[in-house]
Amino acid sequence: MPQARCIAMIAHDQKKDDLCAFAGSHEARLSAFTLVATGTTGGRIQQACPKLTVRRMKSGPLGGDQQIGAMIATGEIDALVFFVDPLTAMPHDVDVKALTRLAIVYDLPMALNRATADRLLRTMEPGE
Ligand SMILES: O=C(CO)COP(=O)(O)O
Repeated sequence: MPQARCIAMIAHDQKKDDLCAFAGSHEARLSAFTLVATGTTGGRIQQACPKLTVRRMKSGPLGGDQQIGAMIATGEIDALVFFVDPLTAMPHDVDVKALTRLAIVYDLPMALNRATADRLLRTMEPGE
């Protein structure tokens, strides 16, 4: 099983409820990892799952996606759970694309929807 320390979690507005439900149903497992999130997503996860500690970066449209992309480039993130909304135009679409691009460049496990995130989390072992 691949070992991981830090999981980044992000959701667009229409997908935040889904991500909170995902976090709630995996709360015990997620508590073994360091969690980082974009600002609003992180706040929502903490409200939904008070036992989880989430490091909150800036909100996505204000640079949070880029901050998390930079953390991928510096090797600080081991997996990305990003519930994207494919039905809404985003002013920061280029940031979203840059983030998912870096996840691909660095061959990071990346789940873009709930079905994949459930399967991904089951395969991940908390590392040192
Ligand atoms: O826009 C986002 C990802 O592209 C998410 O940002 P927030 O978590 O701040 O809403």
